[in-house]
Amino acid sequence: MVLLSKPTTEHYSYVKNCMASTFSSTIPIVDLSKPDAKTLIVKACEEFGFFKVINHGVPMDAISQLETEAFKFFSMSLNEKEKAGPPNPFGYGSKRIGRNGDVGWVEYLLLNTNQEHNFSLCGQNPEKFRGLLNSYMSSVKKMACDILELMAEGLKIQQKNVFSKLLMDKQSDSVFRVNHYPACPELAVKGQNLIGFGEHTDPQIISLLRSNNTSGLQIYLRDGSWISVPPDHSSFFINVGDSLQVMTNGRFRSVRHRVLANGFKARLSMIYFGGPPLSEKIAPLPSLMKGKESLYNEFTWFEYKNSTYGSRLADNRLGHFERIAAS
Ligand SMILES: C=C1C[C@]23C[C@@]1(O)CC[C@H]2[C@@]12CC[C@H](O)[C@@](C)(C(=O)O1)[C@H]2[C@@H]3C(=O)O
Ligand SMILES: O=C(O)CCC(=O)C(=O)O
Ligand SMILES: [Fe+2]
Repeated sequence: MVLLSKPTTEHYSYVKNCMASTFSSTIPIVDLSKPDAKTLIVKACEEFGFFKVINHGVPMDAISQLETEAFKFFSMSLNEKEKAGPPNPFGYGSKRIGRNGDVGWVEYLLLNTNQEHNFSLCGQNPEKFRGLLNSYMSSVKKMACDILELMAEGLKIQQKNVFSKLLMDKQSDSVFRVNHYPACPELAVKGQNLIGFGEHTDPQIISLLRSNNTSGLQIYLRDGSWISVPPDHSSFFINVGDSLQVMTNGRFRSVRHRVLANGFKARLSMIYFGGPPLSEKIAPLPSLMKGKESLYNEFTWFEYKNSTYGSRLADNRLGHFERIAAS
């Protein structure tokens, strides 16, 4: 990454006293081909808002080819990469995340999943990259819908497509992101932890993440500790987003997560953020209320997104929409 390659890392954020442990046994693993998948998904979403998926059906060959093209894209000159346009909202970005002063040791591509991708991806074979991106996005969207249907079944909701129909909608506001975290050799020398992508929750319904075999992703547990997620290039990692937390009236929790830069190896991750149409009202599903009061004031995805994009990464964005309990 040209902009960051002469490492003056003093403008970045560091994690002090990073004591994250790697409990690979803690992270729930769901085998999508097994009949108990729906029960395990619900349990994982209640406990962590996060789980790993195996036997997902996305061919490894398509994944590897896309990863190769993505690495080629990020190895181009800054000038070439910037031809994809600035990331407001969709394009190439480096170091700056969002519009409110967050920075990270990362460069990325942000794409809208609902348009055929006509942005200028330069380099040797932009058509190939575009084709691979589009077919990968379709496969991952399908997996997201399958998982959301299993969730609905696991929650014993009659309407199986209550969540998935929001992603299937032609107006669904879903986003795709490819993050590249170059290795930061300075870190290996200093033994420090540099923030690649600062802590946050994802605002949408569900996020499906996959990365190469480089560590860095950490999730925040309810007991206040961070744990490192062991990388697994052939699996997907699923995050509950803020909107799903609201639709389940807090039964599922959106997971706080972050990425630390690696001193030795570059990390490449690809994330599909499944979001509803802008006009969709986000509110707890009546069948999940069971006589309880809603914890949130109703809002549209447009309203939440506007508020989100005016916030810093680490902010508790749902806080503005929480209902103050009547005493
Ligand atoms: C600092 C920001 C970047 C972000 C928009 C925001 O103002 C707060 C949420 C951020 C986030 C996190 C998840 C996704 O990566 C993302 C695309 C999203 O929908 O919300 C990013 C936003 C972004 O990078 O623009
Ligand atoms: O790059 C990663 O592994 C995670 C990044 C992330 O959380 C995000 O883009 O929202
Ligand atoms: Fe995220």
